[in-house]
Amino acid sequence: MSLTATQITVGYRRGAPVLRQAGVIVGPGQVVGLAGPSGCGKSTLARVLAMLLPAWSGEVWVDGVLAGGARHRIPRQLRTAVGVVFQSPRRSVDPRFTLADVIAEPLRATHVPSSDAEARVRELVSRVELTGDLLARRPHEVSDGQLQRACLARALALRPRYLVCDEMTSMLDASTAAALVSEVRREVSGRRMGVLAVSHDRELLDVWADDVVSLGSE
Ligand SMILES: Nc1ncnc2c1ncn2[C@@H]1O[C@H](COP(=O)(O)OP(=O)(O)OP(=O)(O)O)[C@@H](O)[C@H]1O
Repeated sequence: MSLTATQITVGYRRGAPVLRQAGVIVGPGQVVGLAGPSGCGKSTLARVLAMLLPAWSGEVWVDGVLAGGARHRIPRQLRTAVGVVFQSPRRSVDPRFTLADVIAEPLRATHVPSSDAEARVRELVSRVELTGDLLARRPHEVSDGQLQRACLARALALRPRYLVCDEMTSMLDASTAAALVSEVRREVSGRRMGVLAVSHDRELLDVWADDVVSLGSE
């Protein structure tokens, strides 16, 4: 069982790959840090693992199932097995949504009955320590830290087996960062979620990750 990328070659312009034959393996209950110099392709590999960017060659496997092709062609069950949180919460949400809508979105998209979805949203909100009064607000009415808490709640809504955190805490103050890392840790120890944590903050990775893979030095 693992979230595995093998021999990934991918880029954004034909003939100019950003990654050549790159790979990473994240096991259940494991936090793997992905480090490396700016521009080496950490976010690119994270997007491939989250099945948001199809590789030119190489393979992504989720617990032994090959995820092939473009995202919309990958079965939903496989896609929802991997959650993702990005660096900028503002760029990852629809500005017209309330925070409650943001968190409930994956539940609605997968047709979870509304009473179950409401209960799940309440549970997630308390886990990421958002207060109820914030739920009716839209992204421009809350802080980056509050919005990132909602983005983490959204990413955890469907209980993903793996979570890709791409610089999840780098825009946040220390206490919000610690709260989010601690919630992710709870999911790791509680139900053995596996995590790929991309960060340029080596100190954070040394504390948080079981293993750190350095992309630039491969
Ligand atoms: N959407 C895109 N279109 C074109 N080029 C891109 C795109 N995203 C990233 N790149 C390029 O791909 C390379 C790798 O970028 P990537 O964001 O994966 O690196 P990174 O290691 O995460 O960097 P950082 O630590 O600075 O966030 C860079 O040269 C970048 O300019």
